[in-house]
Amino acid sequence: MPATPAPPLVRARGLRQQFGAFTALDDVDFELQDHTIYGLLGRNGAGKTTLMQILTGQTLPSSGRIEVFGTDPYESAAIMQQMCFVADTQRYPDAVCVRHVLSSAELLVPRWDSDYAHHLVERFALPENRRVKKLSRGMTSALGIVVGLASRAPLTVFDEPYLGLDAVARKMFYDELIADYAEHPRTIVLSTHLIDEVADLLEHVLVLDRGRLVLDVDTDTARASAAVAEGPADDVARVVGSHTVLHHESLGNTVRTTFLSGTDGIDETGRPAGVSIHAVSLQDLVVHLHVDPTTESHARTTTASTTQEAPL
Ligand SMILES: Nc1ncnc2c1ncn2[C@@H]1O[C@H](COP(=O)(O)OP(=O)(O)OP(=O)(O)O)[C@@H](O)[C@H]1O
Repeated sequence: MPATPAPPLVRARGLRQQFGAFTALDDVDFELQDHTIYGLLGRNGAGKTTLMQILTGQTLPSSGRIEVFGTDPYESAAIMQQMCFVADTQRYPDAVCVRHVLSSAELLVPRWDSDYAHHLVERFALPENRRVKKLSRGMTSALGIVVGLASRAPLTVFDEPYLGLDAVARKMFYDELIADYAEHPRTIVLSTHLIDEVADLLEHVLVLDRGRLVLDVDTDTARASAAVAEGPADDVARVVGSHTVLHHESLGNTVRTTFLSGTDGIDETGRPAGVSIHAVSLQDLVVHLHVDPTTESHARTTTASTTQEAPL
């Protein structure tokens, strides 16, 4: 008998969020599995924070259904014990110092690792006795990262966790995240605009575009599903053939076309010598999947083909 697959940690069906007449999330279906790092990607206003607020039980969707650990997360104390949400807008009372945040977490967070928290505080050079409201923007983000990582919550959600963090501190975050995840696997959702910077961390990507989920696929498949062909226009057109074009640009005598190549890759037989084909970066793929309102019909075609031709 084949083993029954484990139920997903999160299952969402037909999620819709209306703000008056505005639709922030539109019929979103997705699942999150245990022990996976997800990237939640999309342009400003795509609906990422709205989705994370529903996922973490802070907001009820206008319609649709979401289950986290098999139950409705909305204002559920039991579910809160199993998750940690690090928001870019986290606020603390005026008198609270860094050390108060750590000591409260020690009391309140079930899997809190105090030694690890202090290790992170040292790495990020956070002054324990300084009031949180006096921390710099980057230090405030670092404190959120400390809380998010040391909580070791089975479902950890980071919403743009590194606003203001410099490149060295961001690298530290990525290194700590991957090392701690290897020792303590859990499900992590990371919303970010720095896609190429985190691409190697992500096992699966969810891309929202104007409230719709346009990509839900493992990262390797996403990367393999599209390619860039560069060279003389006629030759590139021959290579691209009937594949769906995501983006096309002219560079003097040559053109560069990003297209959905399908997971089987490109048949390179007879490829003109002047044409180079290379992999698309995750960031470029996400950028080109964006539905441009000024070219709505083309973009919708792209999105529709995305689900049919390639598992994008
Ligand atoms: N309470 C609200 N009332 C009205 N509109 C809202 C509300 N919350 C969010 N929106 C709108 O819903 C859309 C999605 O917002 P959301 O914050 O989820 O986007 P996002 O993908 O997180 O964006 P960013 O990357 O800029 O943080 C935006 O157009 C936003 O203005």
